[in-house]
Amino acid sequence: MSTVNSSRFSIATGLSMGRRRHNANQFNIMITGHSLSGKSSFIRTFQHTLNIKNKASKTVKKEKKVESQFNDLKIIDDENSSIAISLSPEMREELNAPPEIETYDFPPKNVIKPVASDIFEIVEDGERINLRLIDTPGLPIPIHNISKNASDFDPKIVGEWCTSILLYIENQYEITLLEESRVRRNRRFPDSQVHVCLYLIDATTASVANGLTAIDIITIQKLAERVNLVPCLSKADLMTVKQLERIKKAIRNDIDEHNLPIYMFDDDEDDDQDIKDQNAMFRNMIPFVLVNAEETEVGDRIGIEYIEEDGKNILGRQYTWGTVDVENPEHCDFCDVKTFLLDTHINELKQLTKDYYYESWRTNKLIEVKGAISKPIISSGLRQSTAIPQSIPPNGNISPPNSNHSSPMISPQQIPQQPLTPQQVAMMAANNVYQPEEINMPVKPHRRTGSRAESIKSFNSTTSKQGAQVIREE
Ligand SMILES: Nc1nc2c(ncn2[C@@H]2O[C@H](COP(=O)(O)OP(=O)(O)OP(=O)(O)O)[C@@H](O)[C@H]2O)c(=O)[nH]1
Repeated sequence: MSTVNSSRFSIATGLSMGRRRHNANQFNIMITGHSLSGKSSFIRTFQHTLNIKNKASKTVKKEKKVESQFNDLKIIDDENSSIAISLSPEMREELNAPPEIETYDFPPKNVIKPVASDIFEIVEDGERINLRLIDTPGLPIPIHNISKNASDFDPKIVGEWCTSILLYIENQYEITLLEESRVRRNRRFPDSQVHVCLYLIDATTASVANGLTAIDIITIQKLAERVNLVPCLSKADLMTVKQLERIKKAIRNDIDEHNLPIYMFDDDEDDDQDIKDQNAMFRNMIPFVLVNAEETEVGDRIGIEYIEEDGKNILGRQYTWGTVDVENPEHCDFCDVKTFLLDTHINELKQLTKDYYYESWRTNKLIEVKGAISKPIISSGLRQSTAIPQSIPPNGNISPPNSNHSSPMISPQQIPQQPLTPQQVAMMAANNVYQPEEINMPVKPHRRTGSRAESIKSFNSTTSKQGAQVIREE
């Protein structure tokens, strides 16, 4: 057991945007998940482990607005955390709750938007990375919704919360799309797309639900359609080794059963054996076990207190029975998460975001717009779609396209094809709407060597670590 001897006190700083070097790798990480699961604490802990170069400003700036056409991006503000008062009607009755907590809002009114940090210029293994961390409002899971049963599920909670997160992610795609459609593109235009999203599942909630709740299942499904999503189990220090083992297994089974499209550390055909082994190791760790460093309030700020142990300052949490060292791989997976984020998988996460998630969003957008403009607008001179029936029979049955009986529908050959004028094409191209060829939906690369089910089942294979996060197949 160690003694608490805080030799160094450090405030998690919001660092000011330094000189942006255009050859540095921009990487944006979003932290999302359960309310009070330790998202902001994770960001502060993570910052403390980085080799940050732009340490020009050490003061926390509150509510600094970053110029953007689309978002109110703000510096992380510690006062901006959401607190979910989640009493079920039965509990309120039982507790004889006073009127002020009798009604509650989902999501909480105080925070409904993700907030992005400034860009940290960091150096990892000699590589310069411009890192942005995005904190998000917590997903409130009321006590009566800690259930696997979808019928217990309140769509209002997920609806508004998901909308706020997805809006942020899609806004970044929109920014890219607009930049791409400029005649003169800015080569230094910063990449603001969310390259990875850590979804924090509170270990206690997961323990009560015996895995994912119905709300988790639906939110993961929704978010993972737009971003590389990595599930993590937070506050793992509150669990015993056996409890952790049980929860991790239950979460893996839920991911498998509901076929949740999370990031799976897939192998590439030409990956060598070392890389395949490394991917398998990360795959087997899902959901990653996280513990954050303990924090202390100093005035109106929240800071991280280092713990002195054996002459070393460590980031961790201290208990009567011992100390959890956040950066000790035998205590939690913090270092492995940092490794795959900033080292081994950074390029793949960025590539997938660009080639699959952004392209899927862009294609959907294109189809939406094409759908809108393919409606008959003869008067404007736009081409009339051949796909839209000109009238629907009174019985509501639309004839199949190849049917021989005489139909009131106009055949494609009968429709005069009015070509678009060059001005119209130019206007649509400027808005990235015009695409002469067929629109093909991007296909998510299936780089995994085995099947999805095999991959997920391989979750249960043993990791080589000892200690709190050791998971063994019974
Ligand atoms: N035991 C334990 N407590 C933690 C850990 N991380 C954070 N906490 C505590 O959990 C509480 C909530 O932490 P936050 O970081 O504010 O959580 P959050 O998810 O950002 O909260 P919201 O944004 O309000 O949803 C605080 O009291 C933290 O000290 C952890 O790893 N273990």
